Amino acid sequence: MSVTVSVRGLRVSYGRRNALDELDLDLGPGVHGLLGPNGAGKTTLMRVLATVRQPDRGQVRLLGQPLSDAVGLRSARRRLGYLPQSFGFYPRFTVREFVEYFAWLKEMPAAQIPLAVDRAIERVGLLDRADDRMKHLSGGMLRRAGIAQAIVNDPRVLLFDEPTAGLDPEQRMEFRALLRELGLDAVVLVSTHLVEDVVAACTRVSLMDAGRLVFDGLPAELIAAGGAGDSGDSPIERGYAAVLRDTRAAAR
Ligand SMILES: Nc1ncnc2c1ncn2[C@@H]1O[C@H](COP(=O)(O)OP(=O)(O)OP(=O)(O)O)[C@@H](O)[C@H]1O
Repeated sequence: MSVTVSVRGLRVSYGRRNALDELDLDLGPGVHGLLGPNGAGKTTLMRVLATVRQPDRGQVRLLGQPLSDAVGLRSARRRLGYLPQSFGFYPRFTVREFVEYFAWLKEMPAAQIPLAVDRAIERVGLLDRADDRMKHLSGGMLRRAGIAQAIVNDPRVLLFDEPTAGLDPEQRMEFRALLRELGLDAVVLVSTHLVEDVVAACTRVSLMDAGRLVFDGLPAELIAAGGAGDSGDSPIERGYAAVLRDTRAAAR
């Protein structure tokens, strides 16, 4: 695996609580699922990788450059795509203006922007709503507009924080197909509570608990960790439950 994102000894604290603690992670091209219970630290990790939050300790290298220096930071921001769990927008912007605005923030060459914006909007199935104002979109459509801004610059590293929340089943299937396509040459990290997303779209899966990485492997390996006696309605849910149970038992 060629490593494009490398995290070493990462710690992020809020007051006395460590949201991330001594976290190591390597990611290469492909779709990586990020699972974990509420409060595990998934969003915090995404925010660090998206350069929104500075670590309190540890190193992050993105596409070969450390985020701790100004040159690395600027180059990373141009080659990143980030869909936060919730995002702000000007309600009177149209979908096209919203996506254009992000293309501009990511310092894309002006001549490339119109085509790239239309392509991104088309890839999320919103072309027929491109001239609608953001305030007139449904929740699922807003999320799709959010996905369009994340992919507009053809990023090498894509970070999606719960992208499938609010999407209808058909849109979820289409989004998973888009994930698989994006993962052919980019690093795609997707946090989700929907374990079916992982089975359907991910080449690797990481599981976090209490700020630490407790599993990192193939979806089939997480499935194999579960047994008939574990709680869960699907093989991967049973694997998820088994890994958490074993980790917590070992920590006692
Ligand atoms: N701005 C903040 N101020 C204080 N504590 C925070 C803040 N953001 C996150 N935390 C804490 O950090 C820990 C990790 O939170 P984080 O949002 O990263 O978890 P998560 O895995 O994304 O959870 P969820 O599945 O609920 O989205 C939690 O204990 C949370 O309470």
